Amino acid sequence: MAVYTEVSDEALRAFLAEYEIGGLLAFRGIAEGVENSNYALRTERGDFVLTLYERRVDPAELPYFLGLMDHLARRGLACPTPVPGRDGVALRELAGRPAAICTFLEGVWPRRVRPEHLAPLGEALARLHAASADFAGSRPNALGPSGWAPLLEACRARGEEVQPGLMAQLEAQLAAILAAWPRPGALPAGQIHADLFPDNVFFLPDAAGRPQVSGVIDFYFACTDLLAYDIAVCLNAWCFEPDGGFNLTKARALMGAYQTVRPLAAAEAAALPVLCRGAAIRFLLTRLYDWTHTPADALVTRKDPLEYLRKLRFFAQVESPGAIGA
Ligand SMILES: Nc1ncnc2c1ncn2[C@@H]1O[C@H](COP(=O)(O)OP(=O)(O)O)[C@@H](O)[C@H]1O
Ligand SMILES: N[C@@H](CCOP(=O)(O)O)C(=O)O
Repeated sequence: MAVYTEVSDEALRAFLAEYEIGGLLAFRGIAEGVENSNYALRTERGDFVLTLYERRVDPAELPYFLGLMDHLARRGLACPTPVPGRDGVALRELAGRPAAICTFLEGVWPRRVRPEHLAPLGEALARLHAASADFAGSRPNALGPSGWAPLLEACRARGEEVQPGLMAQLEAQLAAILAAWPRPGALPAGQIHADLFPDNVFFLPDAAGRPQVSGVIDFYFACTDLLAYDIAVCLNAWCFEPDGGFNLTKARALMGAYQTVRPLAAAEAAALPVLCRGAAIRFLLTRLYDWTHTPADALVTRKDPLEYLRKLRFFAQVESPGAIGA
């Protein structure tokens, strides 16, 4: 479920009169997603997505997110392009919420990740990094290393209910990760997606039936951080099998295709194991926070934090970058 704010037919028609995208033909709420309210719109000029930004998004950060999507789309990356109103402004207000319309992207995200998805993913990620190199905006990563200890504290009261001994394990893991984390300036940084999970990447088959990336969505965790950290997020989110095993073939396909566009510096490859541990604890902690702070009967589906404890343990015993495809 991700329609928190209902929009009436009349309010939507009045809102669309501020744009030059033709009259409304149809609209429906999009059930997928967790953060914001999304509607699919069909107008006389085509298909669009209307997003109403909900309380977890800081309105002051929306110009960064929309500006980054606009920048990337202008450089040829298949990502939602914010559509401005007649006055040139893309970020508006509807039903008491900040709201924006973006272009609709065709394709479907992979419910089951296959090895063939990883090379197109790696290339798209590297192109995202390359295309954002001259983006003027910046946004600190609120869910980066400095945010992990406070998150752990916020989970402490109820974390043990999820698994006895969990908090002590996390404290030890976090201390080791922070001690080994790259020093500021040691690795290339730039704009990163920071949440490039399978449900944020759409694919369509090419003429030979091979999957190609048709769209990258959901830039609402994007921030300015280490580029290789984005790869670490993908290794976590795309390269484990349902039985928990790490798939080195997938990792190599991801890394190989990434490097056809943006070769990794030696220091980035060397840092990848700790970056993967960091990415694992980041998603573990946000999932644990949501698990312990969301009522069990809430409409939002809570994601399993322990999936990321298993991934964290895997990356903690990796001895060389080669073991994870670098
Ligand atoms: N530009 C777009 N084109 C097509 N579908 C989109 C687009 N943006 C969002 N969606 C649809 O909306 C769903 C939720 O979007 P997402 O940005 O992931 O929401 P949330 O940030 O609330 O999790 C996606 O799974 C997709 O189905
Ligand atoms: N990818 C995160 C949750 C963020 O959800 P999204 O729908 O905004 O991508 C996770 O799996 O923990």
